[in-house]
Amino acid sequence: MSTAADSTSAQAKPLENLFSDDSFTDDTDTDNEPTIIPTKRRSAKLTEKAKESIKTIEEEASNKEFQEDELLKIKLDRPSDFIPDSVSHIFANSDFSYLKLKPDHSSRPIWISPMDGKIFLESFSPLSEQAQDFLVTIAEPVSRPSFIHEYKITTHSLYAAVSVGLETDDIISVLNRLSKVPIATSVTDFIKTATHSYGKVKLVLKYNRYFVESSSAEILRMLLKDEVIGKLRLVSSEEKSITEDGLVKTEAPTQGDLVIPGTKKNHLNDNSKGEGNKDNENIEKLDEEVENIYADVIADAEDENTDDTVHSFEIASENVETIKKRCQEIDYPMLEEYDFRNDKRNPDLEIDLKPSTQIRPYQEKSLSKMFGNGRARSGIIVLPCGAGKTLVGITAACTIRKSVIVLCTSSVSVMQWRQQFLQWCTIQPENVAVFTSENKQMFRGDSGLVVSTYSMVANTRNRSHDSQKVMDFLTSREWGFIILDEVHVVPAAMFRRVVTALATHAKLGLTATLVREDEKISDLNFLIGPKMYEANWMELSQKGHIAKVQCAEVWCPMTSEFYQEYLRESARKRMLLYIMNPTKFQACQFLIQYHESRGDKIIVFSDNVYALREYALKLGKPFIYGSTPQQERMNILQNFQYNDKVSTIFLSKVGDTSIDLPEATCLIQISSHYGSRRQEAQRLGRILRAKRRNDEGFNAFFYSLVSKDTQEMYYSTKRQAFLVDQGYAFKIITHLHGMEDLPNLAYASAKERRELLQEVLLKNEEAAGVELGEDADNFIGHGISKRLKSSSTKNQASMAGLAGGEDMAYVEYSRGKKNKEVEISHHPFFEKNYYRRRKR
Ligand SMILES: Nc1ncnc2c1ncn2[C@@H]1O[C@H](COP(=O)(O)OP(=O)(O)OP(=O)(O)O)[C@@H](O)[C@H]1O
Repeated sequence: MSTAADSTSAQAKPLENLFSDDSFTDDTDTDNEPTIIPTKRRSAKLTEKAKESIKTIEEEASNKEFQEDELLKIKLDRPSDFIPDSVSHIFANSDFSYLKLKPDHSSRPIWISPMDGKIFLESFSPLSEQAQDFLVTIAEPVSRPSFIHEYKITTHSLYAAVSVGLETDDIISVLNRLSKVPIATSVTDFIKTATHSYGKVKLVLKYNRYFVESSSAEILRMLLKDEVIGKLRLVSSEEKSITEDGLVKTEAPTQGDLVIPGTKKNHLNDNSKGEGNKDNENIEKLDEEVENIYADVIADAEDENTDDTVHSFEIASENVETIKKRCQEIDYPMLEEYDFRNDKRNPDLEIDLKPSTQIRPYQEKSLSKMFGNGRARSGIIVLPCGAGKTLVGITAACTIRKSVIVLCTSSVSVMQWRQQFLQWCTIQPENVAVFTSENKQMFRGDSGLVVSTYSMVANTRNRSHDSQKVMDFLTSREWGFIILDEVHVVPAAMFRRVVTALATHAKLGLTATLVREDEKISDLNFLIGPKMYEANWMELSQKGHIAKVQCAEVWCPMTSEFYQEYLRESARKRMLLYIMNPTKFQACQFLIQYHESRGDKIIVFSDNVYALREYALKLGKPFIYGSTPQQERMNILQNFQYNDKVSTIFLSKVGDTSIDLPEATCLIQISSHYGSRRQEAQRLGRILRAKRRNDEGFNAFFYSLVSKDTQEMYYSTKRQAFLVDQGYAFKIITHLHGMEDLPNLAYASAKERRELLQEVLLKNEEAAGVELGEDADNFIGHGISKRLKSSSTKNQASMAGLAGGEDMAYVEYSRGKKNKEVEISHHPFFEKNYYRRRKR
């Protein structure tokens, strides 16, 4: 067994002996692109009819104002005195030379494309940290590698910005200060249009009464003129601050003396600047003048807000749903804010963070977005895997201090959440209840915590007596706060059922990968609330909160026998052939041996259960898949953690999420779920929490073994897209040096390879399927009851699945009846996201 010192020195120059320089190529190398079959070129001699139809399609495309990807599509308006120069024709519409660089442009870090609202940020600028804080609030991060980050202003991102308190003018003014050139009018127009009605109206519960609130009295007057809303307003003679038009005028909410537990500072909006003394020193050294470029504008905006007043009118609690629906119909969707400090009806929960619990700066930052005005805003927080989403949820619960319910995707997560609550905060075990198929508990006091799964709460059929009793307990009371874990995988219909069944005031969605292959992630905006914060993976890794990882794709050539069959067989059999490719097996054997000798702990992932068993049995390693009994799973995991002799385990997709193994330092992926970017990121997450992450020179390793010249290469590239956008560079390894010399190398002889091939060919197509287990993918694609019944069945692959979309299938957004009376034309954003979905 190698000692810790050995392994550290071995890691100083990672894998130096293993791969020669030429075997590592950057993934941006075009040679590494998967083979793309060229589409037919448009014939030079088109018929008139064909030309006509192409023209129509092109015209239609250019007229579409709000495209699927929400890119800004606004007419470019060059100044009338714009004089093209000698190279203008080369750039055509992309000649933006009319936007003159500001004299101090070099100290300003961003440039915004007038064409499509893309923002490019110099991440090496001293202002970059502050600029990033601002940009993640108003734009979607597209890609954040080392030097230049790309963001995109979309209608959704602006909706999120407004909901955390930014005003249209603040957004434009801060962008202008950060930008190297004046902001083009196309961009400012877009921002104005998009923020015209979002977030302007809030539904606030305070002193046990519901208020419709807005900073603009004009908007409230307009709402009161509406035939539905006007009639439902409650007029109270007790109100002292009632104005002439019957609106209540009060001071705008502020953070006041609200303190988020676990933070060093009491000031919520003082976004902590880096962790540890070293970072703080660096920040302090920042050139004051440059700092002011940002601080001036932000401070002004905040000061204005503090002096502001808000207007409101009261509505009865039984009319809340009707008014919310009506506001949605007239394009003024209501944001929900919970004034928990003024909620005297719901009893307080005795919960606080333990004095030893200290939250990290990015956790604090995300929570400051949620509680920025002293109330709890509903929305989503996005943090990398292993960055501590659980503690963010727990701290939010400790801030609100009302009854809380947590929903997760599996019963393993339920137990982890319960354990983490008890670990980090002072809640008494008798106030914590779990509701799963095995445990049906309720707390006894007036307030408490319940942890359950989405399926337990959303299930409407075949409830046992006990389960119904707990459900009645859950639905009969008011909850201050609901935490929704892994929000990106739960179908909209299920959210709807959960949200309708439980009366909750504030909703917090947590996720690491706000991506879905079906691009329906934006639905969450309407179901939970906007994205409030998204952390930068690379930044967290540089600061040691998550491990640094070397990612590599290992190309394993197919043996000639396997490739011959591959070309002949059906799609499903092909899959089995590329997974069982003997060269892939050898690469896996070699990497395991190499990393074991360095003192690493290795997890090998395979979605395919047949391959999982074959590989593990042949290599004599323990394995866990859906059918492994709970006791055996625990034994294997404990041995992996504490036994030096168990350095490698094989996991099926049951290990993709919810497995907290900080000992693991190396991952090898031999088969995966087609092109799922989410799965790739979540698997990587298993090693991001590596205990040894802060050891000097430490690197974790993530290998994807891919059979060369097969479909697997295409999926592999697709899977990596999310991580590449987060700044991870995938190296391509074409040859593992020394593999052929490995003693006991499996399938070294042609005879052994032929025997394996025969065995694979004799397997029926079912063996190519991926496993169904208690995990998020299956949670989505298949019925709840089916999932609960079967923890290990084989899945039929579909074409959607082949594209990586199957695990992300989303149930229809709304099946409610269309309101025929309301025939209003809507803002394109709402038309697309709300009305068109409803019509479908
Ligand atoms: N502020 C903190 N101080 C100390 N440890 C922390 C802190 N925040 C998180 N951790 C630790 O980091 C690890 C990862 O946390 P957690 O399981 O919540 O991550 P996650 O973001 O939910 O990951 P995943 O998406 O993979 O489930 C845990 O071991 C947790 O105890």
